[in-house]
Amino acid sequence: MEKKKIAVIPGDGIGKEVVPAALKVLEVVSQLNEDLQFDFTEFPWGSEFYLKTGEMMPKDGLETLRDFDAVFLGAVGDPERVPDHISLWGLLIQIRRGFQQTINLRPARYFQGLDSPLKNPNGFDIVVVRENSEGEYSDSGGRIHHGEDEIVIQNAIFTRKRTESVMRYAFQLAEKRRKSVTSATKSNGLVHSMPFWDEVFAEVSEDFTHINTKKIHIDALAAMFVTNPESFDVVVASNLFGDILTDIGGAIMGSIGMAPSANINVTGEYPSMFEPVHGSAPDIAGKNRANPIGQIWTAKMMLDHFGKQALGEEVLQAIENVTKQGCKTPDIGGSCSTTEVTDEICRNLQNLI
Ligand SMILES: NC(=O)C1=CN([C@@H]2O[C@H](COP(=O)(O)OP(=O)(O)OC[C@H]3O[C@@H](n4cnc5c(N)ncnc54)[C@H](O)[C@@H]3O)[C@@H](O)[C@H]2O)C=CC1
Ligand SMILES: CC(=O)C(=O)O
Ligand SMILES: [K+]
Ligand SMILES: [Mn+2]
Repeated sequence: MEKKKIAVIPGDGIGKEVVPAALKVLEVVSQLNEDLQFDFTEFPWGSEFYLKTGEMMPKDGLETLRDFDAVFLGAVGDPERVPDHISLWGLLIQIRRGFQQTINLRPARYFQGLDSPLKNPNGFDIVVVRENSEGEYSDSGGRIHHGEDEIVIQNAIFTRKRTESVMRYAFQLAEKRRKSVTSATKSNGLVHSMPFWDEVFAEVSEDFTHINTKKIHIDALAAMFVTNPESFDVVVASNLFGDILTDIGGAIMGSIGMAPSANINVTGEYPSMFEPVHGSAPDIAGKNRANPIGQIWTAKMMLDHFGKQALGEEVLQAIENVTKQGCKTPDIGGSCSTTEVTDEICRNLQNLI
């Protein structure tokens, strides 16, 4: 029997609703599979915690999390009460960086029963591999002077090591899929970082001559996610470009509430972290109307990470059965609540396994 120790951080807003939903699904998975058990430990970290203590998580937070097999997170952000750069950098980005979760995997695929806003969704199936530790998200820079003399510098940092690593990861993933990698670039506008990005992409692709490659400027690529998403398999992108593309990935599935993600520590030295793409959605928090599918699919990615791909497939099948049968939250055109959708997915899973 395997027991996985999971650190659970619901965080803020709808994180507190969709995380319990996904844990319910994982409970069903473990009830039906006695050889896989979970030991969940919940941490009340986030904006509420910040307002009480002045910190998003305790100083020794990373040490506490280090012994777990994975971190399962909802979302952070309470923009009315805590500035977003504090909430994000005080928790999420600290974990991503402290645990060297250098790769962020974000799939987007067509589901039966979803009203994609696309006229012709045509069964797209994309994985965006996002660099997750540097790039445009950097604290290098600063502000000096005031008033009309004020100067602001925000540097983007690209290291050869991390750039090469995210690209290799993308190519290796493409080998197991449809053997195509598209690189998101912008070497016509960003004259240092993106020509470098293109060079590394060309170098790495030489080790994978059996994989088809394309490089597309991010503006055109963003448009193509809308006009023909079925033309993409694996897409590799810098931190910011990947962030933007994957909200579009969510949108073409019908809602960002569908979209999952995995922050991977490639070496296994630290735990990886699993969280949906969406944020805390303050506009709908506390109303039992948040779509739990992004978080439940995120749990599926955690099962994959534990080597339980077959179980993960069952979870995905249960999700699709439920969307097909029409039990959906309002963001994807239904009238079911968070808890109703979750219970339906659990019921379906019980019949599948
Ligand atoms: N990784 C994280 O924890 C992230 C945190 N944030 C934070 O979340 C807060 C809100 O940010 P926003 O830019 O509004 O992004 P958001 O993703 O929270 O919400 C954008 C829109 O999508 C909707 N939405 C999001 N998730 C949904 C779900 N599961 N079901 C139904 N509808 C859903 C929201 O209602 C809203 O209209 C901010 O504090 C921001 O910094 C934003 C993005 C990622
Ligand atoms: C912060 C953010 O928007 C993301 O990780 O997707
Ligand atoms: K999130
Ligand atoms: Mn984002």
